[in-house]
Parts: sequence; C-alpha cells; structure tokens
Amino acid sequence: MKIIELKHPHSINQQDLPPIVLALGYFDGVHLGHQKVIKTAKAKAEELGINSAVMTFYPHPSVVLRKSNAHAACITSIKDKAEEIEKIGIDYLFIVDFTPSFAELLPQQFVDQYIIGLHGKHVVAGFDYTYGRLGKGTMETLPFHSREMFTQTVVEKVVENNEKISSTLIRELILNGDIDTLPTYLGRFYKTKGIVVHGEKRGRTIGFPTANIEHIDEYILPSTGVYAVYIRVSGSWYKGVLNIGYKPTFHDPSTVKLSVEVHIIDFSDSIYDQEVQVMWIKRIRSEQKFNSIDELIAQIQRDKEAAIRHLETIKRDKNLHFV
Ligand SMILES: Cc1cc2nc3c(=O)[nH]c(=O)nc-3n(C[C@H](O)[C@H](O)[C@H](O)COP(=O)(O)O)c2cc1C
Ligand SMILES: Nc1ncnc2c1ncn2[C@@H]1O[C@H](COP(=O)(O)OP(=O)(O)O)[C@@H](O)[C@H]1O
Repeated sequence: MKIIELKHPHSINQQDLPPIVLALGYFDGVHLGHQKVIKTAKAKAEELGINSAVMTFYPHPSVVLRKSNAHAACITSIKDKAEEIEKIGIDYLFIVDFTPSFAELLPQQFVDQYIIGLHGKHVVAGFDYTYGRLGKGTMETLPFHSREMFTQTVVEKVVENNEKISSTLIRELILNGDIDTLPTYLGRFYKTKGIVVHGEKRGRTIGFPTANIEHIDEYILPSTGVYAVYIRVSGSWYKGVLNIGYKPTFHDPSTVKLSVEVHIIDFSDSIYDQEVQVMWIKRIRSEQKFNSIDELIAQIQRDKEAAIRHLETIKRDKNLHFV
C-alpha cells in the first residue's frame, strides 16, 4: 500500500495518479462498519479494474476545530490504522493533514480538489458521512457536487445487538473495561503499543517481575484494574496478566501517575526499551489496596491462574489478528 500524506493545498495533478475508487472516513478503530466501507471500495475497484484508495484525516476534525477533546485519544493510532487498512488489501492511503484552512473548504471545493483532483472515479462512504465547511456536504449532495466525474456507493449502517457500530460505542466499552465484547464490534481484540520502561524494581522482589509500559500514542485506556492479555515481544505473542492503575498498596493514588504493567507468563528475558504490543482480552477485577505484601502476592498468583484459564479459551485464529 502506498501512503500519501497531503497538506492543504496539495499539489498533486490528477494525471499523477491512476483512476481510483475512494473510501472516505476518519476510520478510528477500523471497526466492522469501517471495514464494510473499505471492503466495498475494494470490491468496486476490482469490478472496475482500477485501484482502491482510502482517504482519512489527521488529527481528528473535532480536535482541530476545538469542538471536543474526546478524540485526542485514539482506538487506532495513525500507524495502526494504516496497518489495518493495508490488511484489507487497499492500494493507496491518503492521510490529509486536517488544518483550519482545510476545514474552510466549501463542499464543492473539497470534491474538486480531493476527489476529482485525486482521480476519483467512484466514492464509497457511510450513510452519515459529511464533507466540506461545517460538514454541509452529505451523501445526498455528493451526486450534485460530482460534476458527473464519479459515481458513488452509500454504505448503510452496520448494526450489532440493535446498536450502530461506532467509534463512540467502542470507546465507551474500552473505558468501561468491557474489552471482551470488542471483537463483536471491532472484528478483533483491542491492541495498544508501547515501550518497556524502568519501574520501581519491586516486581522481581515479590516474584512477579512486570514490564512497565509507556504507551507510544495517546490510546484510550481501559478502566483501572487487572486484565488477561496477550503481549507481543520481538514478534511472538505471550500470555500475560496486566495491572493498570496506581498501585494503592504502595502509593497514595493522587500522588503518582497511571501505570500499566504486565507480568509475562513463562518469560524471563530483559526487555527494557523494546516496543511491545498489548492485546487486551478480559477484565479480571478492580485494583485494590492490600494490607500486606503477602496478600497482594497471593492475589496476583490467583490473577495469573485466572488469566491463563481465560486465555486458553481464546482461539488464536487469524480473524482475531494474531499475526
Ligand atoms: C496481576 C497484577 C495485579 C496487581 N494488582 C494490584 C493491586 O490490586 N493493588 C496494588 O496496589 N498493586 C497491584 N499490582 C501492582 C504491584 O504492586 C506491582 O506490580 C509491584 O509493585 C511492582 O511494581 P514495579 O514493576 O514498578 O516494580 C498488581 C500487579 C500485577 C502484575
Ligand atoms: N516474566 C516477566 N514479565 C515481565 N517482565 C519480565 C519478566 N521477566 C523478566 N522481565 C524483565 O524484568 C523487568 C521487570 O522487573 P521489575 O522488578 O518488575 O522491574 P521494573 O520495576 O523496572 O519493571 C521487565 O521490564 C523485563 O525487562
């Protein structure tokens, strides 16, 4: 997949690109609704015998326009998003730098410069997609703005358990720690990436060394507590038991920053400074303040057993993206 970053005003000539079928959206999470839009674009491209493309924006429009900060944290970082889109088999990914001047484009100007100008022959987007200044362009107005230079497919809403699959729903599930329900909406478990940093070196003294993880991007993090996870270290997935929180047994929670640490099962390498990926599988319990270290150790041992039991029920198939 070729990634093309565009800054407004871009200087690409239509003839620099082959004709494309273009899927439009922000696509945070690349969830099952997004996947339907992107796969529809790919199928249409195959039918027409031309290339497929996705256009996304960065940062999120609502952050740039200061409407809300809800999207400052992401489900998929821009890199994760590109990886998921590439897995679907798309040929081009346009990442448009969403700036205030780009946001000022009138709907017709957006269509002229970013659809027709990029050699779009067919557009695919969800039923509620909007474009142009104040989001005034909709899938109803798109045929009028197209100047008959391209056709379009509107993807209807994808529903699961009577709910529209949306980034907002997925964010709420993550924030609540309801991570085991995510494959129904996301099509895979939730994954975050980080670097292993030095902690307080207490883990190894209590028999449970933990890799302390500093997240690379601003991911939405599940509620504090203990979770069964898989963790990818140098290309292999290991079972793990994770604690996210403030370690109240040792600290006054208001004085320390949030920590994310994983005890990796059957593992003893030193992995400081390495990049790791956490696949969040199931919440086990809330974080607690223990009266003694022995009680904490006994509980971590039970957490470890619970995590192993649960992880053994997970089928590590390709659909859940163990790759
Ligand atoms: C599975 C697991 C569960 C944990 N649960 C708690 C807890 O409920 N309360 C708490 O204060 N600390 C909890 N911890 C954090 C430990 O206190 C922590 O791992 C230990 O202090 C080591 O920290 P360090 O890696 O910074 O040295 C847990 C850690 C793990 C791995
Ligand atoms: N089973 C394991 N799980 C997690 N980390 C491990 C494991 N075995 C060894 N390590 C290594 O030891 C470090 C954790 O030791 P710990 O005493 O908890 O120190 P720290 O407080 O710096 O995390 C990890 O960062 C990693 O490099």
